[in-house]
Amino acid sequence: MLRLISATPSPYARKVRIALAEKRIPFELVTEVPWDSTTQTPQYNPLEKLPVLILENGKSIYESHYILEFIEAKYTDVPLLLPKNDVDGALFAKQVEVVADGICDALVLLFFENQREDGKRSEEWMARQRRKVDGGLKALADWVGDKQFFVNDNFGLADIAAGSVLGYLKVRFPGHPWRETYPHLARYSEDLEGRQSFIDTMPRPQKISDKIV
Ligand SMILES: N[C@@H](CCC(=O)N[C@@H](CS(=O)(=O)O)C(=O)NCC(=O)O)C(=O)O
Repeated sequence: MLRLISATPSPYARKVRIALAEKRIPFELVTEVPWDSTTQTPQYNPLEKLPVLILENGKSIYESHYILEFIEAKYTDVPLLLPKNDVDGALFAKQVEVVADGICDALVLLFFENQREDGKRSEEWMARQRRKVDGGLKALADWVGDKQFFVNDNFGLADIAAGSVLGYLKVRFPGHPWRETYPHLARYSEDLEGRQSFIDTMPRPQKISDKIV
């Protein structure tokens, strides 16, 4: 059986968990803290990051966007890039994933910069990351408008990526005003959180034991 190394708050791992659930692919969930010395990630990923998808033959697949590409190519029953002949739609969905993942990257950098001791946090660095988050959210809001899904009125890759980062914001940055700023995006996110694959993968904080920064 497939095994997925995941972490409870991870928006990247949530993308993969949602895709596997939507495609009804059975897998074993292995939950851990990638920031602690106990992590398994170095055994499977030279970049020492999760998510990691471990195949039945022991091969490991990593980087969430690549894992989703792998799953989409190998498990074609429930396509997440719809409709199959819409190249521009598929490319746009991947662009939405680029922006969603980029917002996640900036949020992770912000989260750990905030963990630095007083006097050691760089305000310039945090302002730079906040700009990326805000610029990315504006792009997502502009693109989704008042639609239910990003591409062709079908749930797919773009919604998995955008839904995951919006869910991560709620858990890690509950004070961020994105829902007031973008009410359509807030409604879009609430609608997605009603899907069973989202309900079953709600992010939760994790306790990090090791000193990271
Ligand atoms: N680009 C990667 C990012 C994955 C990532 O940063 N994962 C974090 C965990 S989480 O932020 O998603 O919770 C990690 O393993 N970090 C450990 C490390 O960077 O050493 C992806 O899309 O999979």
